Amino acid sequence: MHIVADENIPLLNEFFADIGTITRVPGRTMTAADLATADILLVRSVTRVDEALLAGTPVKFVGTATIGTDHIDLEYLQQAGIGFKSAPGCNAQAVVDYVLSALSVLVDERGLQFTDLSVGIVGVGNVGLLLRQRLEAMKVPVLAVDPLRSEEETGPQVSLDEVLQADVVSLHTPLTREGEHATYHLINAERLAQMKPDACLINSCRGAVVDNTALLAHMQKHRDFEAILDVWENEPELNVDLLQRCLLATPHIAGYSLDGKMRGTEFVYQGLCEFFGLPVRRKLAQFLPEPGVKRVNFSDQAPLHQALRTAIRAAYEIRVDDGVMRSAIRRSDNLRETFDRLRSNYPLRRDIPTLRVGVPAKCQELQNLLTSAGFDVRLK
Ligand SMILES: NC(=O)c1ccc[n+]([C@@H]2O[C@H](COP(=O)([O-])OP(=O)(O)OC[C@H]3O[C@@H](n4cnc5c(N)ncnc54)[C@H](O)[C@@H]3O)[C@@H](O)[C@H]2O)c1
Ligand SMILES: O=C(O)[C@H](O)[C@H](O)COP(=O)(O)O
Repeated sequence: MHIVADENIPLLNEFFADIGTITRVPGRTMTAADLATADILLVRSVTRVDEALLAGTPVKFVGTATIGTDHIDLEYLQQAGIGFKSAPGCNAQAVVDYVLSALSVLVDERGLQFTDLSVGIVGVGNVGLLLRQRLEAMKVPVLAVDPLRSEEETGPQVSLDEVLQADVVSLHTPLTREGEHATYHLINAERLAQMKPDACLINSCRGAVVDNTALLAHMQKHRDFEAILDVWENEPELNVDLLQRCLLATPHIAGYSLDGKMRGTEFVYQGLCEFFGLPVRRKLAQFLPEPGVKRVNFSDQAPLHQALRTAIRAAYEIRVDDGVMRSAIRRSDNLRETFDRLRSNYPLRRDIPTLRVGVPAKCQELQNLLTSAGFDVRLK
């Protein structure tokens, strides 16, 4: 079989070499001509997969190694009888790590503890639910809404209006443009006006869930309002004025842990094997580096919440990604290229549960706190 794949999908050879011949192409600029002899198409989020790309090609199966599917015309695939697999939940842990690191910067900046802030979660699916579990285990008050899921699945819910009253509002919905609960511009000028004047909005789902023009206008008016953005309307373009107003800004890398990216490839491989009736011969564990890549050790003197912030930012330091992005954008004469280059050259990062933390055996409270944030705690 002939497999055409986005060149930024990791472990292509490891998972797919014995299934077919692999041709790697840049995902952003892929065209129907690239698929003239393709049986299988493997993409990430930057390729629009629709009739214009697929009609007249021999493609029988499409896999996207991502959580989001808004770049795929699912209705067309179904009508055309083309098999499909995405990677639900593959990088949920990485996005949660991103939000925890963002919150740790926010509490430092405001001289607070995690437990001083209430966090509103919009969308309680794989990411939102894991975030809720981590925050509640850390004793952070959570307000959540997800009109498409029951409270049995999500835990207690309140209305969106109530969620918008939280100190921090973190968005975890897909981007949808139709239906009663469409999320396109879910956060618009009216909803921003409902939020506290010194609230913080975190968007790590899809850029267009927030009206970026309205957000910039809101922040120009309310100087204490803060935003932490990983995703932008019209990526790979972005509004540089908005970036400059953000507390933290990153180039759509919240889900970019090594674990999350590789897991995305594995999920697609499993779906492809099922579709073509092939045996599943490869497992991610064969290719992932050993856990315990970093170690943080705490003495019994470490103040609890400071220790937690240190551990989170040892696992993932969002300020580094923010600094790299700001300086690259400042020097850039081509924003689109710069944005994509930051993403394809993204450095290795591991999920929090792969980080071993040494804690003195007598510090029960610290052990509990670090475990609640997802760390692999070892007593010493
Ligand atoms: N920045 C990144 O790197 C990154 C990484 C992973 C995922 N994402 C994005 O985050 C989104 C969420 O990921 P997930 O794994 O949790 O997806 P998911 O499908 O598991 O959960 C999304 C949840 O949002 C809910 N929802 C839909 N419309 C809503 C609305 N109007 N109001 C409130 N809730 C609504 C759904 O019912 C669902 O429970 C993905 O669709 C993807 O676009 C971004
Ligand atoms: O939907 C997802 O899984 C994420 O947004 C993913 O991290 C996007 O990464 P990309 O496919 O653009 O490399």
